[in-house]
This record gives sequence, structure tokens and C-alpha cells, in this order.
Amino acid sequence: MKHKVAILGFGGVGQGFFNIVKEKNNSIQTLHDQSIDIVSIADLSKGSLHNDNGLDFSKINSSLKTDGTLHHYSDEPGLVRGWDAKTTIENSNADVVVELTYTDVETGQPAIDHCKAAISRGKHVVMTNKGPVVKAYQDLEKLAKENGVQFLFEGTVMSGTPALRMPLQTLMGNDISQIRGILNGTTNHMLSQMSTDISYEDALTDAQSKGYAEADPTNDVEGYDVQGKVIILANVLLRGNLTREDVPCQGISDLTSKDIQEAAEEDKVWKLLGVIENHEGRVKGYVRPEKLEKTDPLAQITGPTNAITYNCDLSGEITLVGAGAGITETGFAVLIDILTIGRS
Ligand SMILES: NC(=O)C1=CN([C@@H]2O[C@H](COP(=O)(O)OP(=O)(O)OC[C@H]3O[C@@H](n4cnc5c(N)ncnc54)[C@H](OP(=O)(O)O)[C@@H]3O)[C@@H](O)[C@H]2O)C=CC1
Ligand SMILES: N[C@@H](CC=O)C(=O)O
Repeated sequence: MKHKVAILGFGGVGQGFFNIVKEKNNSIQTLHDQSIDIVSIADLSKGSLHNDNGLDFSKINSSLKTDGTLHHYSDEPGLVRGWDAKTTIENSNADVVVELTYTDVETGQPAIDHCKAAISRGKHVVMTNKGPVVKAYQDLEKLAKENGVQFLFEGTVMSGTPALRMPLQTLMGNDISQIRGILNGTTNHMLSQMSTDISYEDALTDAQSKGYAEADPTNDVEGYDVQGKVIILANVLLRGNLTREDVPCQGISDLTSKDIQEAAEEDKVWKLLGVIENHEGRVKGYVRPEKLEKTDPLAQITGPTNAITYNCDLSGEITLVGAGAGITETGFAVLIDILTIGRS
């Protein structure tokens, strides 16, 4: 099976996904009988390219190497430049639209419109952008069903670690009464760095330089990113109907290096937690920093690594530990969603 893919947003994750396809397309074809043609890329400032016959990976690579944009991609028959995201969805021959633009958890836009336009045209949507899942999960899921396409978003929670697919598929039949986790790579990395005397500002700059942080890192440090993930987990796994107003949210911006040192002296460690409680179908969630005993399994999780514990009635506590952010890890989440479409 050959997937024709359009990428909207060619920042860290877009390029992480592109590099994976460039390196692994042949082995994926051999092992899984699927391959990926990138036919369109649309980005605000890096430029936009489309070719019905597929774009040339080596030409994309060399243009990126020149100055980080697509402007140096050389001409070829069938090449179209300059389509914006909307035109790409309308005109591209892609059967999968990959939505990797900025997350806006307040409005979900413009990504909700991108999803609706793609799904209404019979295109599958794969995304790591949390906005549309936080704001419009039920509507988009319904629209996807009506149009006979898939709407997949594994990378929205814990990047390439299967925090959604694992419970949906392999914990089926359990009642999950609680989900509790460290769900943001940026802040966990910052808290780990701050415990080694690195300042809050330097720790944030480091997380940004490594591609973990949101375009506006306020979303990370004020907890809004975790709040979005709590809503996604609650609504997708537990059939909740939570909105941002339902989830009290406190981030780490008030925590100082002194607080972290004082906790260490008490053998404790500060962690930013996202928690969802499910009492017989009444689903609630919150986000706040908590001072954990060093013996708590979540206290051991450092750097951009995340962890999530599902409290299940049949299988007991199951904890998943893995990357919470990162461009290759999140690029992998896009790949696994596309391969899942191919399998079904
Ligand atoms: N980085 C990570 O570890 C993870 C990220 N995510 C999510 O994945 C998405 C992508 O993340 P990441 O790649 O790190 O973010 P970046 O900020 O690096 O990239 C986003 C890209 O989208 C482009 N863009 C924004 N709006 C539009 C638009 N309307 N049309 C076309 N292009 C647009 C930007 O253009 P411009 O060239 O102008 O900047 C930028 O290149 C985000 O929603 C993020 O929340 C999810 C999990 C992990
Ligand atoms: N900014 C987020 C990226 C993934 O969702 C994080 O740091 O976890």
C-alpha cells in the first residue's frame, strides 16, 4: 500500500517525521508492505511544495541544509509552490493529511478547520496538534466516521509512547478508575535540571533548544499542555466530556530552586502531575505540582521522560514510561498512525 501524505507545519516534528520516512521507507515497504510518498508540505515561513508524483527527499534535504527552508528545492515537472494549508487540503492528491501546526488549546484553530476540510474530502487525518482533540474530539470523530476515514492522534499525549493506543487496545475490558502521570517533557526536564542548580530560565532555554517546548512555552510551564492531555485522556479513554473549564490547572512557574532544594532535604521531589479520576462514569481531572516521596515511582522519572499509571479493576496498576516529547519520538507517533491506517 502506498500512502500519499500532505504535511501541514514543517517545524521540529514535521522534519522529524520527514527524516524517519527518508531513512526507513524501504524497510517499512519490505516489512509492512506499506510506503509513504510525501506529495505536499505547507509551512507558514519555510515555504510550501506540492507534486502529485511525490516530492524528492534528497532535494528537500538539501534545501533544508541550505537555510532551514524549502525555498531552495529545485524546479521539476509537476512542482507547485506556495499553497497555504487550506489550498493544500483542497488541491492535493494526498489521502492522509498530517496536521503538525502550532497547538492552540484555547480555540483549537486553525487546525480544527484543517481537520474538518480534510475529513470532509475523504482524507484521513493524523495529528500531533492537541488543539482539535481538546476542543472538538467528539465532532471530529463523528465526522470521520461519517466520511469513512480515520482520525488518529497518538502523538498528542506522550509523543511516541503509546499512552492512548496501549490502553485502548490492550487494556480493553478493564474499568480504569484513575490515570495519573507526568505528562509534560519540558517541565519534567526543567525540574530535573533545577535540582542540579540550573536556573529556571536556563532550564527552559535548554528544553526549547532540544525541541520539547511548545511554540509558546507558557503552555508548558503554566500546565495548559498537561491540562489538554488530561482532557484528551479523559474524553478518549474514559468517555468523559471535559473541557478546560472543568480541569483546575496550576503549573510550575511559582516553583523556585529553593523549593526544590528544600524538598530534596526532606527526601522529596516536586513533579507536575496530571490526574484523572473516574467514579462510576463521573470523570474529573486536575493539574498541579505535587511534592512526592522519593520512593514514589513517578519521583524517579527525570528529564523529558514521562510516565503514566492506569489503575485498572482487572489488570491492576499498569505504568507506561517513555519519551514525553522530542522530534523523532513524536515523528514516530505520526508514522505509527499512518501504518495503522494501512493495516486497517
Ligand atoms: N515537539 C514535541 O516534542 C511535540 C509536539 N507536539 C505538537 O506537535 C505540533 C508540532 O510541534 P513542533 O514541530 O515541535 O512545533 P514547531 O513550532 O517546531 O512547528 C510548527 C510549524 O507549523 C508551522 N505552522 C504554524 N501554523 C501554520 C499554518 N497555519 N499553516 C502552515 N504551517 C503552519 C510553523 O511555521 P513557521 O515556519 O512560521 O514557524 C512551524 O514550522 C504542535 O502542535 C505541538 O504541540 C506534540 C507532541 C510532542
Ligand atoms: N511541549 C510538550 C510537547 C509534547 O506534547 C512537552 O514538553 O511535553
